[in-house]
Formats: sequence, structure tokens, C-alpha cells
Amino acid sequence: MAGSRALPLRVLVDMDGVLANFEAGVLRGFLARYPGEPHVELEERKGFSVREQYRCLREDLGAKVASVYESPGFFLGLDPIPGAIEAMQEMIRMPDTEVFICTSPLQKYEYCVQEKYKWVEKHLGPQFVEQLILTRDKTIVSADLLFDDKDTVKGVEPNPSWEHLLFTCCHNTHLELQPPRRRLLSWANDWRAILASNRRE
Ligand SMILES: Cc1cn([C@H]2C[C@H](O)[C@@H](COP(=O)(O)O)O2)c(=O)[nH]c1=O
Ligand SMILES: [Mg+2]
Repeated sequence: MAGSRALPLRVLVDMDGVLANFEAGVLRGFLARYPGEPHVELEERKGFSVREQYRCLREDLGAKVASVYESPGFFLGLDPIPGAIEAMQEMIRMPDTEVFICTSPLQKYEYCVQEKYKWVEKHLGPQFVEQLILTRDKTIVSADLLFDDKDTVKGVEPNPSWEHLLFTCCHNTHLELQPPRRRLLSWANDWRAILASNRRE
């Protein structure tokens, strides 16, 4: 339509499992701290909670795996997910696009909160720190899209404004999504087409 203008598309990108490789960091830390203890290979991960899966393996392993991701240095030391940094740098430069990182801190937040800020500064630069949202409830954040590896993102708002794109991670690969739910398999896949499909005039 003549004179119409695209509204900015607001995109939320989750951090653990989407930008930062939480699962690989947990396994690496667990093997280093508890060599010889049973562990869960990434191919065997099922369900969002790594703590719960380790607890099912053996009761005491739940607390042991939690001690890994609750340790100082854990979140800052996470490797980026392949392609994530490049995708974020491209996305933030796209016209009519607002990009925010939306991440939930641990309940035991002592190191996690500060290290999430530091991770963003280290890998994406200080300007991206301005885009960081920390919340335990993503449903109250208003946006068009949310890329998140958690299969069910729930909170106080029953009808969040965003479409949840499930970002594929080892713990959710076995899930079959019911239409119209969509996945992004990796940052090598066509995230640009997903953004384009959600733009409104
Ligand atoms: C037990 C458990 C916890 N987490 C944590 C790690 C993060 O603090 C949040 C998820 O953060 P996101 O940026 O919203 O992805 O929960 C986890 O990811 N997996 C676990 O098993
Ligand atoms: Mg996540």
C-alpha cells in the first residue's frame, strides 16, 4: 500500500542453549569435577532440566551437576553456539529490527547474573549489554518473536505477544512440534526467512 511503513520487528533471543553452549559447558565441567561418576552424553539428554535427568540417573548426581553450573566462572566460560555471534551481529544491523537478549538467571543467582552481562560484553561487545533483559518470566516481555530452546515457555501471561521458535538443542531434539509451532535447527538455518515471515505492514 502506498505510504505504508513496516513496523519494527522486535526479536527476543534466549541465551543458554541458543547463544551460549550451556549443555556442553555442564558436561565438560561435570567430567572435570566428577571423573568416574556416571554422566549423560549430550546425545542422551532429554528434557530441559539437566539436574532432573542426572537425579534420575542417581539421586545424588542432581546436586553434583548443579554444583557445576552454580560455580563461579561457569557462565562466563561458556562457548558461543556456532554461528550465534555472527547471526546477532547481522540481526542488530537489520533495518526495522529491534533485537534483545532475553535470559532467565538461576534462582541461585550469585555468579550467574554478573557473568551473563560479562559474557555478552566479551562476545558481542558493550553496545549489546544495553539489549540484555534478565527475567524469570519471559511471557511479560512484549515482542514479535522469541528464539528459545526451552520447549514450553510459561509465565503469568497466558497469551504472550511473541511467537516462540524452538531453537534446537540436545535436550529437545526428540520433541515433535504440533503445527503451527516452528523450529530453528541452528544458526546455519534460515533465521532471516523467519524474521521476514513475521514482519507486518
Ligand atoms: C537446571 C537447569 C537450569 N538451567 C538454567 C540456566 C539458566 O540460568 C536458565 C535458563 O536460561 P535461558 O537463558 O532462559 O536459557 O535455566 C538450564 O538451562 N538448564 C537446566 O537444566
Ligand atoms: Mg535457554
